[in-house]
Amino acid sequence: MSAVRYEHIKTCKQSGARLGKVHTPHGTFETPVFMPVGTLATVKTMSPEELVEMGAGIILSNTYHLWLRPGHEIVREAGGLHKFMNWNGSILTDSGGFQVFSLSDLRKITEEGVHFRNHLSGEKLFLTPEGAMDIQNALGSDIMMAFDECPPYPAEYSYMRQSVERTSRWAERCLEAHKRPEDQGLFGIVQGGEFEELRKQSAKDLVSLDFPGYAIGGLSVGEPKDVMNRVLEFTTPWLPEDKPRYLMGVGSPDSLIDGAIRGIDMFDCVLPTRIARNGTCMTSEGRLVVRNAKFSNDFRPLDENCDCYTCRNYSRAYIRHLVKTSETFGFRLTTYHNLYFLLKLMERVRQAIREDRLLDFREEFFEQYGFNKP
Ligand SMILES: Nc1cc(N)c2c(=O)[nH][nH]c(=O)c2c1
Ligand SMILES: [Zn+2]
Repeated sequence: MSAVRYEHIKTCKQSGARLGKVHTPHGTFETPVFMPVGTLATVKTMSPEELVEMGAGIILSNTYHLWLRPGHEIVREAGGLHKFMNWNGSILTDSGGFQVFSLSDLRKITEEGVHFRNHLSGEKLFLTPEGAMDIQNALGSDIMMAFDECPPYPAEYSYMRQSVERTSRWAERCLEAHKRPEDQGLFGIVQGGEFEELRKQSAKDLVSLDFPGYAIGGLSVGEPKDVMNRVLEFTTPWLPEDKPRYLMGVGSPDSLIDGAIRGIDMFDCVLPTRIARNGTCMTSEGRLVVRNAKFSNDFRPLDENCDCYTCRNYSRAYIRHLVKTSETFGFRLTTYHNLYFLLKLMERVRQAIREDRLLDFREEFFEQYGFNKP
């Protein structure tokens, strides 16, 4: 019996999007869902109480980063990540593969694992599927990700085929090394780039191993949005309908809606928290760069259609002042608003699915946000 179970509630008659619930040892969250990213065991500048207040049910932490600092054995000794960071909701940890491929240079991929350098110290490191599982076991996340290779975009077909076959073999090794399936769910990661045959092969390989959930990796790595949408369209049909589908690294409003329409249930991205720290906010009428001089005496809230703590209590002028003077409280206010915006967007997406009108909602949202503007 897996620790993670998907409950399908309904499929939107207009779009094919799914409404569901994911049950984990630390609670249940509705899908489609956006997961705030807490790379180093904190969603930067937010307290766990604020995350609960804004409706977050699951967050993501990075295996690679926690392995390096403070070290997974410290977290194990603390009783796991939930206790260490005082977060009682669900936690997903990624495999570490992505950071190894995106952060480190001088890496060498072998069948056994990946040789690379610590991006902070330059020290030589070696990570294997078994090692990635041991780290996530120590972290005690509710959802673990299998160790995979996320090739760069674009990649040659021949390289991508070899990479997919190795990722499938690594996935098998992860399952064998998985110590506590009754406490932690392990998701496989589908790779294959933009090649339909390789995506199908990767999905079939992983589905034959019967994971409790499946991620679609290798996207949001610089490809155009129409390529992402096309890959989703020919990949999701090869994934079981009774398991969650997680699109890794995606978090702009348009991509969340378009991913949900294509059958995706879970999303994560650093975008809302990262842009908040440079004073950029997502609002119902598009992006607002609050540090711009034009907001210096604009006493309206960031978003007049938002009822978050930031928008109920502070003005653009005040937040601009804080951001311009690098006051931490300013970044807390922009982060709170951006996360609230995306979490509320996913609530509206779920409601549109309930009402069988997600395509209509897409049109309305895109129009107001300005995505349709030439
Ligand atoms: N955009 C992406 C973000 C990610 N965190 C990952 C990942 O962790 N593994 N594999 C992936 O392909 C991947 C893609
Ligand atoms: Zn707000």
